[in-house]
Amino acid sequence: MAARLIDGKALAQQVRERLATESAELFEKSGIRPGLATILVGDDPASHVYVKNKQKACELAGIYVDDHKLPAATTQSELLALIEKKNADPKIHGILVQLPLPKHIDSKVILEAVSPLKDADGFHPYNFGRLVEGHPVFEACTPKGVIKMIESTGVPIEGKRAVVVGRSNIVGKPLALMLLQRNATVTICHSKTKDLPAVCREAELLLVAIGKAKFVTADMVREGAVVIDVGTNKTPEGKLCGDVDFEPVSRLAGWISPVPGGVGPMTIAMLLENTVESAKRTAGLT
Ligand SMILES: Nc1nc2c(c(=O)[nH]1)N[C@@H](CN(C=O)c1ccc(C(=O)N[C@@H](CCC(=O)O)C(=O)O)cc1)CN2
Ligand SMILES: [Mg+2]
Repeated sequence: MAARLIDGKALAQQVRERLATESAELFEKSGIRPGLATILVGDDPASHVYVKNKQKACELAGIYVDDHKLPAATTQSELLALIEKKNADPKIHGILVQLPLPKHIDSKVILEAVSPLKDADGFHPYNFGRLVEGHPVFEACTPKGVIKMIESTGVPIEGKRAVVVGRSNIVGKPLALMLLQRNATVTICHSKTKDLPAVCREAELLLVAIGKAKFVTADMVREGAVVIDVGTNKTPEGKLCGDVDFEPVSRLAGWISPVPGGVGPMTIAMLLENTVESAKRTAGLT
């Protein structure tokens, strides 16, 4: 039987509608409107599209946007000075520094300069550490969205064999920790994993964030598995495609997320959710 589709776009829309209601209620109760500072350095066309989409989503959800577009030649000190200003600005509850940054800027230094109390992307080592110890505050948006997508299927995470393919700091590692926190038995695979297809075939939950087009083929998937595809690759023809070979895998899996229309829209919805939650904490409402 063909897999059921996990429609990230529709799920993200539901989240955004809920957040619009929550921001309106927050404003009514406390006079606080959630605020997100967006910082984009340079001319990367994809980054401009992502930031524009995030800003539009914020506006529809009643989140104030403080937009900063800086030239590619911006120095690290100039960027740090802007972040310091936003850290101190009471109208701002979340700070987004769009990645990638230009090569002359050290992303690690920049992400650590964002106040952990305004870290809407969940990239600060403090927030990563909170996740490691099992008491997360801000959680990274992409893995947080993946968890909501699994939950939307109704398949319980507890007790499941979960395999995460990819070990990046912003997706694979935090996702593995979020699954562990929900009592899955978690394996992380990477480029040095021996017999990776065999490990993937054990997965009841298969979460793929390796950054290689159509890397996961049908022979790597257990029948009935929940398969979530975090990849955003371009085919030689310039078409967007995920890390999973969608058609053949969808004939075998129980649930599958598409690209586009899967994890991407949920990443944006989770950024909004983190910003609204941060504003609520400021208002003493959580
Ligand atoms: N500061 C951050 N930088 C980056 C992040 C991030 O979470 N925080 N993630 C990616 C880019 N990204 C968000 O910034 C992102 C990428 C893709 C999508 C998305 O919705 N994609 C659509 C397809 C869009 C298309 O047609 O090209 C989809 O999957 O349906 C949202 C957000 C790196 N940088
Ligand atoms: Mg992302």
